[in-house]
Amino acid sequence: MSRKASENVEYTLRSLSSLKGERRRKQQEPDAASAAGERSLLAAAESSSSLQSAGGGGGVGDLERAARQQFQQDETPAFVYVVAVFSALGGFLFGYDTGVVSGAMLLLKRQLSLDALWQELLVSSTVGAAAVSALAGGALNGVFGRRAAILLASALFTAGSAVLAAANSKETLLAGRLVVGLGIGIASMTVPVYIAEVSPPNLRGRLVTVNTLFITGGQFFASVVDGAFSYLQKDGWRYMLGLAAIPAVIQFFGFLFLPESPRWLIQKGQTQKARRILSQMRGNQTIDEEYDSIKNNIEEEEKEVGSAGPVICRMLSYPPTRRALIVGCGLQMFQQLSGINTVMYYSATILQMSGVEDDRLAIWLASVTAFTNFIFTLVGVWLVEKVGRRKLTFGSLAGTTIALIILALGFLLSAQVSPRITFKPVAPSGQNATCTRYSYCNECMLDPDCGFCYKMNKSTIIDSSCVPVNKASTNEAAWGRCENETKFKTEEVFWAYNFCPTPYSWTALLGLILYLVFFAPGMGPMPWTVNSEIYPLWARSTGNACSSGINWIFNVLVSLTFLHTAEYLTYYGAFFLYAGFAAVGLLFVYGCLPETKGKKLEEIESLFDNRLCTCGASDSDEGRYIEYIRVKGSNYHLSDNDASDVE
Ligand SMILES: O[C@H]1[C@H](O)[C@@H](O)[C@H](O)[C@@H](O)[C@H]1O
Repeated sequence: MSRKASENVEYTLRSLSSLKGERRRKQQEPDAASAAGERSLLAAAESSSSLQSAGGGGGVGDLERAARQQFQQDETPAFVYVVAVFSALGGFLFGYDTGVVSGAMLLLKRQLSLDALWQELLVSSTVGAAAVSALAGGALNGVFGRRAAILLASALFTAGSAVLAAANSKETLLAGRLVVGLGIGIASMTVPVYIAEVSPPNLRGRLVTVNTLFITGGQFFASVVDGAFSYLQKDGWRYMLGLAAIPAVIQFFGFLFLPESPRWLIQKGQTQKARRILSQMRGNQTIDEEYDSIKNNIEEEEKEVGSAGPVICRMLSYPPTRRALIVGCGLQMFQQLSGINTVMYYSATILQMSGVEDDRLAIWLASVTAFTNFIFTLVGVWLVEKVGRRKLTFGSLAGTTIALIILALGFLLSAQVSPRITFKPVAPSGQNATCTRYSYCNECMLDPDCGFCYKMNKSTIIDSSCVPVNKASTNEAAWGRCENETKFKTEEVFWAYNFCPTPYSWTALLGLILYLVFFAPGMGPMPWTVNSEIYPLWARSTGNACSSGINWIFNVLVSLTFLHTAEYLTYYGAFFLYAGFAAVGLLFVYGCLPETKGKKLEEIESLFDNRLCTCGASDSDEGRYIEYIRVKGSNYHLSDNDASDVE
């Protein structure tokens, strides 16, 4: 018998004996409903075992199937879903606040006459603050608990949004953006941990992935709000930035009534409270096994790793957690190095390149991009418990790499057939004349101060010039034929800012669509999901703080360097570079990411017992589902030896 088969038998026998043990115990405290539930399970198990002996061979499978079927019938109480959705509002706010700023900035820069430095500050300050608070959130989570951290994050979101909506100066705006950023950082590291800790193992991946679904939902909603309020030239930005207060207040009040993570409570010795919450979360399933395994695990961990010194030092000196940390941080780093935020940010330009000329339409089409990201994250929610984290991440990153190559090729082809500049207008006196010196559209496009003005004769570009862009609106030139929309019509000219019209633009559009289709189900959510699972309890908040911090740090790095990278390497060079990063990430995922699907959080540590990057070898462990069988019946028993925190 192969090792795997013998392991399955062992699991099955263990489960059967524990079922019988449960029955004996329950018989002493008669409960008609629960006894009926157990009997049906045992009957199913026993009848399938007799079937098995009659049929001979392969019977372990039948027994397992019967038990698994029963397990799947055990209902997860709606409460777990409510808790997950309220927590994921943190994800929604993360997505909304990072997404809404691009639209708000278009209006803000005009109303407050912001220079490039201030625009940059208002966008990046939030992400920078998120990096800092994500790193600090580990200690906060460890000491005060997940619930307190989520409450703090929603309070910060509310306060920050109120400040932004009422701001009258750029300094106040900066303060508001910093406060919101602090909230995002804390929420981004706490929510996945909290959801993972309250979820049953068979639903954990799905529920944590819902948080990323809410992130992309927030980004989509932000793009719609941006589109809608862009018509309100004066003060539209106040609504855009202030609206986030509504979900933030809902989350804050919701969490006043929602419970702390039972795992954190057990770690802090509040065992009675933890049992009560755990039983609330598990409904008709018995919690004894889960409770004991969490408790034993904490005790073992303390023996093995000790509790002296800062957690990060203990994590680094204990090989399994060190390996988990490398995997967790690596995944977050590769997520950002694959360029998701640049691709999303430049989606409007990519769409314009592909022939969408109207500017408003481009804004709305950018919401189509955000919507695609959202819908395909939903595919991830569906796939995560079916194919598992490892295959999903690998497949997604492989597709993302190919899509990036196509995107880069699109830009490359467009650059190669870049239209010549055939008309060089004389700049009015006192106006910048740098733009008029360029000879090809491609050079003109890479200079942020210039745009391309041209006419069309059937499908040929004629009378093309490179002229300075209007500082207040990139939709038009500072002077000349492309100065305003009326002139566009009378002079029959077109204006291209940030892109060059070419027959190959569809390649970039194809790359963009493929990118989102592949990235969103796997590389978008899995780094968050996997990080919420791979650390033992004592290292969980610190591990997630580090990996989320890495995510935000690389987010800032990639967005801040994109324009410079594009200037030195051109657009296609930048996308080829991201494709290169994604390819390295692919090797990393293949070699180092173990499968955590269906495992109890307490079992996952053992996946990192072996040398790093040998995990690809032990791929899936389907048979181990049987480990989680619960017998229907009564649930919460005050255990005699738990006297720690009777309230
Ligand atoms: O997982 C999320 C998500 O996929 C978002 O679309 C992206 O903007 C974030 O940076 C990322 O962390």
